[in-house]
Amino acid sequence: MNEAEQPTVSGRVKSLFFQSPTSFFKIILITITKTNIQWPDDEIVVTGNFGDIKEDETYTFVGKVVNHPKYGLQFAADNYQVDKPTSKQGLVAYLSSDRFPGIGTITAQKIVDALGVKAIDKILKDEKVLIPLGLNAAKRAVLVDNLQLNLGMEQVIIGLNDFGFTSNMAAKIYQLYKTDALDVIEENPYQLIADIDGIGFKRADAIAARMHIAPDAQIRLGGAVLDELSRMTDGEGDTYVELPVLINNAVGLLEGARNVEIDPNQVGQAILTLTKKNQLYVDGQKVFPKRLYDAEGEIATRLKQLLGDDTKPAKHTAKVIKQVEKEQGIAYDDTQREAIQTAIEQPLFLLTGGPGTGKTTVINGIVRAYAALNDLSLDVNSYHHEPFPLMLAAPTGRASKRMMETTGLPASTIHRLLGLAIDTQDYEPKELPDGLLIVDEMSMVDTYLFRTLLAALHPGIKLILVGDKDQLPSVGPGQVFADLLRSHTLPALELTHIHRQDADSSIIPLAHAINTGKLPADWQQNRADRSFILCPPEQLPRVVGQVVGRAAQQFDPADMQVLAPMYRGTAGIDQLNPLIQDILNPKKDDRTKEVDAGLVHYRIGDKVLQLVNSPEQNVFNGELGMITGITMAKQAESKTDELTIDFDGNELQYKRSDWTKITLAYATTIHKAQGSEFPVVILPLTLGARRMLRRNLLYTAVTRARNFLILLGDPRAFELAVQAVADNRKTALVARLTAVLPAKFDLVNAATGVPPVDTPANALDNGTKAPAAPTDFRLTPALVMAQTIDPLIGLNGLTPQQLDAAAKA
Ligand SMILES: Nc1ncnc2c1ncn2[C@@H]1O[C@H](COP(=O)(O)OP(=O)(O)OP(=O)(O)O)[C@@H](O)[C@H]1O
Repeated sequence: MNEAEQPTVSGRVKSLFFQSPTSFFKIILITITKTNIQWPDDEIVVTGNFGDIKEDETYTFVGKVVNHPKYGLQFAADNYQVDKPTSKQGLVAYLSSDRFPGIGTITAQKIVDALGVKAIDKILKDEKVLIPLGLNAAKRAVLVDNLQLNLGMEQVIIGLNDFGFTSNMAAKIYQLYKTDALDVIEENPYQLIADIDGIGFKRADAIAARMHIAPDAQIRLGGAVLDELSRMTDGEGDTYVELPVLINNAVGLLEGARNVEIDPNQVGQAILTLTKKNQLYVDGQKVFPKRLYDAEGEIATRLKQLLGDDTKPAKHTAKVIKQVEKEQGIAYDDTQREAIQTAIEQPLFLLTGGPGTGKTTVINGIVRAYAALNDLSLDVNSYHHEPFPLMLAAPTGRASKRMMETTGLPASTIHRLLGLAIDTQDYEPKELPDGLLIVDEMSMVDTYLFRTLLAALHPGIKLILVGDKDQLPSVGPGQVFADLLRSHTLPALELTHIHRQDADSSIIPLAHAINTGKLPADWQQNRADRSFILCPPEQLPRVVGQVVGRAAQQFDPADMQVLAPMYRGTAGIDQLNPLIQDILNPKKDDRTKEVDAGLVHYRIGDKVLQLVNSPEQNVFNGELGMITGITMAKQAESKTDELTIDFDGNELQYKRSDWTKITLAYATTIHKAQGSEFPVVILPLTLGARRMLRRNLLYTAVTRARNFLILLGDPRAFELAVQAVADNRKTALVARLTAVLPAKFDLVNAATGVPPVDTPANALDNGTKAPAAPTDFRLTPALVMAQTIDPLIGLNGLTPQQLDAAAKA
C-alpha cells in the first residue's frame, strides 16, 4: 500500500451482523472484491456508522484495521460510499432489480441507453431527465424515491459526517432537507440554527469557519443576530428585544466564537439586511422576529373584528340567568352574575380569578344560559349532522379533561379543535363553526397558538377566555392573557371572592396570600391539608424519598406529584426521579423487565411525562402516562425495543427513537404541571433554585394541590419566591391592541366595585376564615406523614413523640 493511500476495503455485504436501534452503528460482514490492506481472508468484519447498508450491495470503506479485545482483527470504517454500478450492463441489472418495483429490463435498458453510465447522478440531479423517456409518473416516482433512499441518503449522511455531525444529528438534518442538505449548508451554514433543533450559533459557526466564511461576513453576523433573537423570544418568552441589547449580545456571541473583534455597526447593518429580507421587524428600538410581530398584529386586528361595533344586549339574559341559578341550585355572587351577563351580551369576554373563585361555576353558567337563550340542546347526541355549537377547549390534554369533568360537556385541546398536526407557527388550522367557544387555562396559551386560534374562528363566534392571570405565563413567547387584560380594550372581569369553603382547606388561602406577596404567619405549621418540613438541601432527596414512601401507603402513587423548579441540582428533577422510581416502582429481581435509555431505566408501571406535542397521536406536551408494556427488540416488529404507554386510555407504542419524547414523571417541573391538578403535591424548594424562584412560580405550584400539600426544604427559598415578582415579558400586544381599540373596559365589577386582589387584606378576608390555630389538633394524613420523617430534620423542632402527645392532649 502506498503511504499516502488510506486503507480501503471494497466488497459485497454478505450479512448484517448488528445494527444499533438508536444510532447508525453497524457491524457487517463483507466479501472482499478489492482492498489495499494485507488481509489473508476473502471476508472481513467492518464496523462503523452507516446510513442504510443493504445486504448484497457493494460498498467501499475507508478506515483502519483494529484489534478488538474480544473479536480480534476487524476493519473500523470512518467513511464509506456505495459503489454505484458503472458498466452499462451492471446499471441495467441494478435498475431492474427488486429495489425498483415496476421497472423491468426494458425500461432500465431504455434509461441507460438515453442517459449513459451517469444515469443515476443525472436522475438525482434533475428527475425531469426521465420525462422524455416516456416513463409514467408512478414509475418515475419509484425510481427517484428509491434512488434517493439508496444513494442520496448515504451520500448526504457521509457528507454530513464529514462536517462533524453525529449520526443522530445527520439523520435529523437529512430528514428535513433530504438530498439538498449539503447544498443548504454550503450556501449558508447558519440556516441550520433556524431549522434544526439542537444546532446553535457556535456549531454552525464551526462549520462556517471550515468553509472559510470570514468572521465579519454578513451571513455570519446575520446568523448571530437571528440566534440571539430567537433565544430571547422563542426561548425566554419575549416577543421583541431592545436594539442595543440585541447588538451587544450578538457582538458577544460573534467575538466569543472566533476570538475576533466585531464592529457593532456591522451588526446593525446585518439587522437592516435581515429586515429587508423580512426576517425581522424593527419598530424604533424594538427588534421583533417578523413572525412574532405579525402574530401580535393579527391578534389585535382579529380581536377588533370579533368585538364588532356594539354590544347586543339580550333581552331576557337576567331572567335566564335566574333560571340557570335555580337549575344549578346556586346563588351567584354579583361579579359572577355580571360575568355571565357580559359573556352573553358581548361577542368577546375575558374572565380571570384565583383558585376557588368560581371560574368553572361561571363557565357552566355561561354555557347553560347561552344554550337556553339560543334554544340549543346540551345533549351532544342530538346533533347528528350539524357540529356541536358549544365548544370547550384548553391548551393541554389534562386541562381539557378536567373541563370535560366539571362541565359534563365535550372538551378538547386547542390543537385538536383546530386540527393542528405540527406546530402553530406556520400551520393552517381548519375553520371552526359558528357558536360559542370557551377556552380555559388561557394563561398557558402563547402568541403563536392564540394567533392561530383566532385565525380559525367564525366571524360570528362568541369567544370566552378564562384563566388565572397570576399564574406562570405560557412556555412559548408572549403573555397573551395578562396582556389582553392589561390592555383594557376587551370586556373583562376578575373574580375575587373565594367560594371554596372546605372547612379544613388552608391551601387556597395560602395561595391567595402568596399572590399578595406575603406568606401567612402559620405557613410553616402543620394544618389538616398541608405541612412544612424543614430540611437542608443535602438531605432533601432523602427526605423527599421518605415522604413519598410514607404517602404511598395512603395514596395511589398516580395521585401524588412531586413538583420542583429545575431539572439540575441536589433537589432537581433529574436527581429525584430515579430515587422516587426506586421507591414506588423498584426493580424487584432479575426478572423485572427493564430497558435502558441513557441514564434512565424504564420499567412497567413507571409514570412518564410527554415532552412534545404529538397531535397525530392525540398526546400533548405535559401529559402524564404510564408504561404498561415493554417489548424487547427481538419480539418487536420494528426490531427496536418498544414501550407501550397508556395516556389516560390512549395506548401508544414508543419505539426507541421515540423515547426522546418522554421522561420519568415522578417529579416534574412546575411549568409542566400547569393546567393539571393533583390530589397530593409535594413541593421541595431550596436556595439552589434561587434564579428561578418567583411569586408566580410558587403560586402556580401551590394551586396544583387539590387535597394535600407538603412543602419541604429551606424556608428562605419560599420567602424569597413570594417576594420576587416576576418581570413582565417584553411584548407589544398591549400597544398593538390600544392602537386599534379604545381602552375602556375595567376589570372591576360595576355593582360591587370589588378591587382587584392586590392588597394583602383582601386575600384572607373573602368569607374564608384565616386558618385556625392548632387547638383542635388532630392526626391528619399530612401530619401522619410528616411524623414518620426523621425527627432530627425539622418539624419545627418537635419530635414525633411530642406531636403525638400534642395530638392526644
Ligand atoms: N356563588 C356560589 N355559591 C356557592 N358556592 C359557589 C359559588 N361559586 C362557586 N362556588 C363553589 O366554590 C367552589 C369553587 O368554585 P369553582 O370550582 O367554580 O372555582 P374555580 O375558580 O373554577 O376554581 P379552580 O380554579 O380552583 O378550579 C365550588 O365548589 C363551587 O361549587
